Amino acid sequence: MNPEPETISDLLDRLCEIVPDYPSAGISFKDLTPAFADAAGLRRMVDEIVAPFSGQFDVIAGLEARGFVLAAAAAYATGTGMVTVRKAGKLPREVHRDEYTLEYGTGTLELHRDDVAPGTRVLILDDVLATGGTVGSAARLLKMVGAQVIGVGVVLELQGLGGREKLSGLHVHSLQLV
Ligand SMILES: O=P(O)(O)OC[C@H]1O[C@H](OP(=O)(O)OP(=O)(O)O)[C@H](O)[C@@H]1O
Ligand SMILES: Nc1ncnc2[nH]cnc12
Repeated sequence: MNPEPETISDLLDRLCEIVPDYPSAGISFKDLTPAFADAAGLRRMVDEIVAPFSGQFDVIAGLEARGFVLAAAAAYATGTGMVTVRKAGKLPREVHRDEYTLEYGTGTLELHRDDVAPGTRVLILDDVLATGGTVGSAARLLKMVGAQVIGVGVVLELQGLGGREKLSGLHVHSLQLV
C-alpha cells in the first residue's frame, strides 16, 4: 500500500527552518530556503499558491527578494509574465515609490511606472505575510499604475501580527498559518 501523501502543512513543517533571534532579538525568523531548494517542495508551494486564483490574473508580481522565487516559477507554470516590485534604488527607470513598516524595521518599495498597464489583473506573491506592511505597500504601488490586484498568495501567514486585517478587502490565500 502507498503511504498517505504528505500534506502541504507537513511539508512546510519539515522544510521551514525556524531561526530564533534573527535578524534581531525576539524575532522568530521563518526561513523557507530549504523549501525552495527542495524540488517537490518548490513545485507544491507554487502549484498550491496559485490554485485559488486560476484564470483570474494576467501577470504575477513578486516582492523582493524571496517573493521573486515564487513569482517567477508561478508565472512560468501558469504562462503569464512576472513583474518585480523592488527595494529602493534597484530599478533603473522611472518608478513609483512607497514606504512601509515590517516586523523588524522599515523599508521602501518601488515599481517601474510602465511595467504594468492600467487595468491589468495582478496576483501578488510573497513567502511570508507578517504585519502586512510589504504586501500593503506593493498593493498601493500597483494601484498607482491603475492595475487591479485580484489577490495575494503567501506560503506562511504569521498569526497575531495583524497582516490579514491590514489587507482587508484583498483576497489573501496562505498555505500555512504559523
Ligand atoms: O508582512 P511584513 O511585516 O511586511 O513582512 C513580510 C516581509 O518580510 C520579509 O521580507 P524582507 O523585507 O525581510 O526582505 P527579503 O525578502 O529581501 O529578505 C518577507 O519576505 C516579506 O516580504
Ligand atoms: N518572522 C519572519 N520570518 C520570516 N520573514 C519575515 N518577514 C517578516 N517577519 C518575518
